[in-house]
Amino acid sequence: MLSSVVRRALEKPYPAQIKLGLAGPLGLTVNSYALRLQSRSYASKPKEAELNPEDFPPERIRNFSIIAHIDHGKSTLADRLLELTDTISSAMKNKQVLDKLKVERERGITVKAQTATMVQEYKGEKYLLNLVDTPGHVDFSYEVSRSLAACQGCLLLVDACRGIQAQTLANFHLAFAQDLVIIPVINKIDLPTAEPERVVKQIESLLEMDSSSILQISAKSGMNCEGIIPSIIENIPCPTGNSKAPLRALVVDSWFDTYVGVISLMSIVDGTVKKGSAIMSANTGKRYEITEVGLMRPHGTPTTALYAGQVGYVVCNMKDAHELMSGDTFFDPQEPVEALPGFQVPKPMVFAGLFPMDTDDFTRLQEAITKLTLNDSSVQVKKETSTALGQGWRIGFLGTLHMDVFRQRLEQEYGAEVIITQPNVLYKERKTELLEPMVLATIVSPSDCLGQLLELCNSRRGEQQDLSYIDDTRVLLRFRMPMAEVVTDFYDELKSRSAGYASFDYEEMGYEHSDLVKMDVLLNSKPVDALAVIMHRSKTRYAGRELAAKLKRVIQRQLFEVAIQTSVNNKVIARETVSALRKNVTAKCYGGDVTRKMKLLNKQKEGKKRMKSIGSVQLSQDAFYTLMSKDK
Ligand SMILES: Nc1nc2c(ncn2[C@@H]2O[C@H](COP(=O)(O)OP(=O)(O)OP(=O)(O)O)[C@@H](O)[C@H]2O)c(=O)[nH]1
Repeated sequence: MLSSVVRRALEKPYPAQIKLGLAGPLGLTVNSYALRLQSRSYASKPKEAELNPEDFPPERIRNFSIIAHIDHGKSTLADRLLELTDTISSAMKNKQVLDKLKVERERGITVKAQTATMVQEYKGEKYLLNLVDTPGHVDFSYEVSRSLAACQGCLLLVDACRGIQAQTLANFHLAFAQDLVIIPVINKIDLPTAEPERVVKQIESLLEMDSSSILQISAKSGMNCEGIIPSIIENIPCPTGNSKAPLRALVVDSWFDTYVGVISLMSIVDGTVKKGSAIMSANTGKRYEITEVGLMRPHGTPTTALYAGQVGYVVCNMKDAHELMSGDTFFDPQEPVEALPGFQVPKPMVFAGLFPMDTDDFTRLQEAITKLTLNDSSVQVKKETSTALGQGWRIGFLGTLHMDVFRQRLEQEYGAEVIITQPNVLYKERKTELLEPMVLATIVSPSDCLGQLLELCNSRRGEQQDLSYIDDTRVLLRFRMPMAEVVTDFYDELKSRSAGYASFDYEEMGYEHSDLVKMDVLLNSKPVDALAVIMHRSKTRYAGRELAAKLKRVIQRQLFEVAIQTSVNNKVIARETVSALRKNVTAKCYGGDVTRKMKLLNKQKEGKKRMKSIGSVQLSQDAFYTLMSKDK
């Protein structure tokens, strides 16, 4: 059966795996990362040996996903389903089994899609139910579409208090476009502020769905959750594959294990995969021998084979992570087939410079970034040198939350101290004109803050496309606006102007000519390239003053005067001065207390290590963070 090395890799409770992707230099040996397989420490139903995928022909398989706006309860419902089907023990109740990254648990958001296979008896027959948990935030919609490609249906979860939100609509359209059967589920009906009847009406009018198919549940208390699995079995079609046909397996996701190499999650569209048989990648033409296959229960559990319609993991002696990409098709080398359509590679939308706090840490940080990008294929990395900050990278992210999560993971999982510069978008140059990326922003909000939101969108150079009422208290807005206006602090502003109630989503809408200029920042007449920003001409006066004032607040006084200037086309817009300070940390240590003097000097030296010299001016890491954030 299972080799001891493979068994160790699949049973090791924490952490030995790295999820892999396309970006970044690959083929590395990686040894510290926690992902889905860490959940193998959870107790599962002690009858695994009895589970034989051969017993589940396509008609007794359901592949489904849960989609929703952020925080509407997907992960909680996923856990409840795992419990209802005895896939995990009730001791794990409310432990958010499928949210496994530290950042996910801390922030209470799902960043990576996770998968679990459950078995449930219904009307005397056993069904194999494959659940894919998906992230809800706009920055991670790439993970949502990937997950949906392995499904025939989904549960669309809507919070009974908040109703339909911007990502409910975005995710609904993703599922609809992929022809999936959508089961609407209203969650959190246990809350005193729940208004399920209002949400039923929204679902009817906005999504044009029949109210008789709507389930009303509390994923937290478990109320009415027992009706979900029968509804999945009754309403979601089974996959249509044929186990006897030539193999066609779609790679849905993949991750790296130090012991066994690449592990891929595959949706077996047709045919069968078995230990010992050969498979070939349509993308690289390379051939491999399968050493193990199995199901995620939710930990990796080996099986004898995987058959058409099933979703499971495959280990095949692939040692170089470069060789696999999500969306690739695997087939039997004896029976070549046409590749499946695959997925679109996600395009980074937001770019920022990333530099080590201490230049000696460059190599260590390079390694950390490589490992992290293996786990996140949507990050784009290019080397960049800044005269102010030294050697570093320009990193492309799907959005600012994605950027924040990346930085947090670098710090938490690799102990890296970094400086990330102000995020910006990718401008294009055509002849002498600059073009900027545009988006179509969708906002759902209570109608009493409509005025405030219209003002916000107009101040961000937005152009109104649509304004309609979802019901008597909620409004839907659509604005075309520059992406650059969205990536800064638009989301925070939206939340604060709507007391947290407005939700927001956006999609790309091409490029447009714009009157853009570069605003430089000078410290004692030296330009700080890392702080220079491209912006619309109409914004420079205010932004120049604000940035100079902010810099004045964060630059600690030095032994000489520091002049801060912001300028456009060599014309100064704003100037601030930080006056000089003569600092002697040991001045108060009269007499011969050498140890105390040394202690203070060492403390000062330690503090200096955390400072970045820009010309003769020193900036602390906090100063950079403060510059990036608003209102500090
Ligand atoms: N009262 C109540 N709270 C719930 C219910 N379902 C989920 N919650 C709570 O709502 C919050 C968000 O739940 P999650 O399951 O993390 O939501 P999610 O949709 O997975 O969030 P993302 O993965 O970040 O998109 C948590 O605090 C849950 O405890 C419910 O039925 N009733």
